[in-house]
Amino acid sequence: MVESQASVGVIGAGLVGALVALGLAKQGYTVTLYDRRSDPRTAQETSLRSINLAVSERGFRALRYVDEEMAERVLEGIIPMHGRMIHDLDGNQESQLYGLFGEAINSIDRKKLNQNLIEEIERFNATAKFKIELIFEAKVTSVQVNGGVTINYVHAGEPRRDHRDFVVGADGTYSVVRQSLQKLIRMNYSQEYIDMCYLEMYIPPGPDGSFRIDPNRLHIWPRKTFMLIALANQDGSFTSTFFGPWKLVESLDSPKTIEFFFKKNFKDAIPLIGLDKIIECFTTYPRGALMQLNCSKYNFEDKCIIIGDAAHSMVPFYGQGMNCGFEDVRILLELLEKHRHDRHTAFDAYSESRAEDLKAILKLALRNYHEMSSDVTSSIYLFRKKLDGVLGRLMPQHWIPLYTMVSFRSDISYADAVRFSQKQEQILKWAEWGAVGSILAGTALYLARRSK
Ligand SMILES: NC(=O)C1=CN([C@@H]2O[C@H](COP(=O)(O)OP(=O)(O)OC[C@H]3O[C@@H](n4cnc5c(N)ncnc54)[C@H](OP(=O)(O)O)[C@@H]3O)[C@@H](O)[C@H]2O)C=CC1
Ligand SMILES: Nc1ccccc1C(=O)C[C@H](N)C(=O)O
Repeated sequence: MVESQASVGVIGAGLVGALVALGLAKQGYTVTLYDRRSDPRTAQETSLRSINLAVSERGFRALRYVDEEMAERVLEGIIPMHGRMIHDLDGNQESQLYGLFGEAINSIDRKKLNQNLIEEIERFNATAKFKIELIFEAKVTSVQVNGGVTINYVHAGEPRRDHRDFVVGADGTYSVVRQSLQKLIRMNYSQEYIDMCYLEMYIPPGPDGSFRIDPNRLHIWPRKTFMLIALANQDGSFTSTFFGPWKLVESLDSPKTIEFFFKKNFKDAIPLIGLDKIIECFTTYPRGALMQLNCSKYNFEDKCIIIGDAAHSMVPFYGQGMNCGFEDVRILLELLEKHRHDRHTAFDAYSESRAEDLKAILKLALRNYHEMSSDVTSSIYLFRKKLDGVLGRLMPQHWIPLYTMVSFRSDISYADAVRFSQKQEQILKWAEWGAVGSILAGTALYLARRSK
């Protein structure tokens, strides 16, 4: 618990901002949460660009760290996905499991989870002495460090300023807090758009509200340079997302070309989505860009720190964006506790320890596109995965597949996961060469014997 009631402005009431606001308030800080959007519980907007989230162990652990019961409530209704379901060109489906021991990642709607977290803030406020102040429709324009921090924002058309002891920037990819921080510290910063665009499509439930494909799988139509995926929603529907290079999507500019493209590549998805809807989506829906952004360090003394997408935006292909953002929250809260709320020491320790992990997961996320869109159909990949799985089951203490470390083991950091997996990959390669060598030697011996 904080001894003196230090005040904090959390900028951004997305998933990460809402969770860190709750966590800090529970530690005894006086929290004000600002967001430029209107209250997600009452907002009417239905985004046509929201890729479904897959919550896994790192996300669970952070939610539980803030509050065990809250974690159960906010995650109610998540849909476990035990593996991928690969759809080939002929519409045949093949399941590939994620875990070795029945583990699953879990499909969840971002808007619903965000609403649930804001409701948890209200629940907290109902009994708390120091309530979390929520200010929606507040667009923060800058933060300035002085004795404390001044938060400049526009609310109901009026410029306003609040003073707080410190600020946590959880204001997403285009973070204003990060921009202000860049003027205060020597921040390394990189941002890169990848040549990939995404489009959201909707698979409605069956007539009786049933799922029309297996809800407990993440469906993938892998076509190498482009792919379609689908994740289940609670109401029997699926959110489906098409990923492909910009040029390809721009070339699909008439109903005829779209129909031809879908019939050739995603025959079995047409009856699920509906041809008219597919055409409507490609011709009228907004197209999303994908970029990755990394920076370090993340804090200025004890006054300002950035977390979540504000500090690291990654492409969605590992399903780790939210899990990693939630892990930021847990690590930050743990460090504050460990250093008895000496914020300067805790924030510096956070910046020091987090950079390597974030760099690792950004790279993994990018690499996973190739795995999802292409590798999953390669026999070499499938053979290695089998071998990886056999070793993981035989020696669970010593051999852990990379996917398991990233998605199901929050006690292994992202950077360590990469390090361990590189060693394991090397061993797998030796094993493969060993196997190839034995086959060649056996064949040579056989031929030599026959020719005698
Ligand atoms: N599935 C998807 O399509 C998306 C998924 N996510 C997931 O959520 C995870 C966590 O994201 P998180 O770090 O919480 O970031 P988010 O982008 O989800 O949340 C940031 C919040 O801050 C608001 N904001 C931005 N700038 C300002 C400002 N100047 N003043 C006040 N409010 C501001 C944003 O509004 P606004 O949104 O209007 O900018 C948004 O509500 C991501 O890693 C990703 O996995 C995030 C975004 C999209
Ligand atoms: N949620 C997502 C959204 C978009 C793209 C991928 C995902 C995933 O979760 C992928 C999963 N981790 C996989 O490796 O199959």
